[in-house]
Amino acid sequence: MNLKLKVCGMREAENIKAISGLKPDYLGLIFFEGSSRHVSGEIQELDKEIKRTGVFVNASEEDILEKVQKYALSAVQLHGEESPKFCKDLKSRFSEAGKKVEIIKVFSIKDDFDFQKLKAFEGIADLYLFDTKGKNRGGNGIAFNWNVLLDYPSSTPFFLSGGIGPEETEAIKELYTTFQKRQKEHLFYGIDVNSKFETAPGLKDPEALRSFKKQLFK
Ligand SMILES: O=C(O)c1ccccc1N[C@@H]1O[C@H](COP(=O)(O)O)[C@@H](O)[C@H]1O
Repeated sequence: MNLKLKVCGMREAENIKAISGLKPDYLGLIFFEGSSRHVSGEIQELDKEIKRTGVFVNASEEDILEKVQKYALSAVQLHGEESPKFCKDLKSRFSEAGKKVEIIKVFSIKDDFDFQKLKAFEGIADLYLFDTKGKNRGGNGIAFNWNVLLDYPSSTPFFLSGGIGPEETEAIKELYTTFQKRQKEHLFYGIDVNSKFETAPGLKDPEALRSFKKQLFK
């Protein structure tokens, strides 16, 4: 399957080294202070192929720009109520600063989802990420009903996220096959994993991820 892998919520040097060895496409650093996976210190250099992704919740433009510079971010995941205007202005700021930074806009899903909400972000966000609405801003470890994606109406590719763990491989394959049958697999961009691969907040299990990657990714 032609899917990207994003491993989110990393912060410990040794663990980052082990997970980087698996060559995920994206590695997420959470800059939201309310998270048990919050990053504040230095993060070592990564393989240039791995896109460092900063996760923000309603942060200011200045804060995001500062983190993009300090942590050499290639992508930002906006996990709050950031408006289309905010995303557009941020995109302009990146371009003025000569930076190529992907904008991943998150939508949290509970039971159902009104895809009309995406319209205002089309052509602004590079990617969407669908997570489960829960008691925390993210990292709830609960999957939403993926059937809401079956008639995905947008032309912006998305990451599937929210409570994805080792047990979800068959269901992911099934969803991918459905997208393939509808010739829409290019829109199913990737899988984002976090708490279901942890041994403690911020610490991922390299062996579990190795096996997951082997089953699902090229
Ligand atoms: O993980 C967190 O603590 C977190 C806090 C604030 C915003 C986002 C956060 N994590 C993101 O949540 C999703 C789903 O995680 P899970 O698989 O349900 O644990 C993922 O995109 C993380 O980037």
